[in-house]
Amino acid sequence: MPAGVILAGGRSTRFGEQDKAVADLAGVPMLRRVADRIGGVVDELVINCREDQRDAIEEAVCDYPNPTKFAIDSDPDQGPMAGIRTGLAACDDEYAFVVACDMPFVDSELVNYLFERAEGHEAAVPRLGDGWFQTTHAVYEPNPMVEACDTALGEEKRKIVEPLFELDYVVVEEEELQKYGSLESFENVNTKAEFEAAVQRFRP
Ligand SMILES: Nc1nc2c(ncn2[C@@H]2O[C@H](COP(=O)(O)OP(=O)(O)OP(=O)(O)O)[C@@H](O)[C@H]2O)c(=O)[nH]1
Ligand SMILES: [Mg+2]
Repeated sequence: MPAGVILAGGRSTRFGEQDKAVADLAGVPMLRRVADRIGGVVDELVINCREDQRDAIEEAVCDYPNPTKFAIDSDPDQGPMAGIRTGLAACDDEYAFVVACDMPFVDSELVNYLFERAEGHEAAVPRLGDGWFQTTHAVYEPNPMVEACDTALGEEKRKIVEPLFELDYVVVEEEELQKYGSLESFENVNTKAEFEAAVQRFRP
């Protein structure tokens, strides 16, 4: 089975003082919810974060059933693409599913489908009706994506789509995604209000 990479190296500025990665989402830290949702379809978990976040995140995943490793940003605050690069560089698997720590509704059926679609290519990236590529909810072949990120970062290009254009990537459109899982999978939690709304949805 492939790897899962959870991105958690952001500063959660829209969220407030606390790190949203470990915020208590109806009894479970948000990042742990993401880890639990993908646990059945990835066999190894890589967590990308800063050194100062490590202890709290480690506590959140200490009893996680699958192997877990940390990919710590050597140069923090370089944006999500740098986080993807650092996370993927720690993977030895053929493919990895990259997901943000603030996507607690991630749907493993969709993740599985993205793995299928990536087969024979270097990436499978969802695109929703709004036209945006869901690069932080996508499958990559680690080596080519790491190289493509290095190239983009070397050219001071920070947009997460930049490295994609260097790859043989498959676009998975919304209509197709809908057949295989729930589009809730792409919802991300940025503010306290969004977090509270998510808490209500997880409460029984
Ligand atoms: N390694 C790394 N990851 C990042 C960085 N910025 C954002 N991310 C991650 O990328 C994902 C999407 O980012 P955002 O939703 O903007 O999260 P954020 O930056 O923590 O929150 P805001 O400060 O409110 O923008 C999250 O999983 C973040 O943890 C960064 O500079 N480095
Ligand atoms: Mg941000």
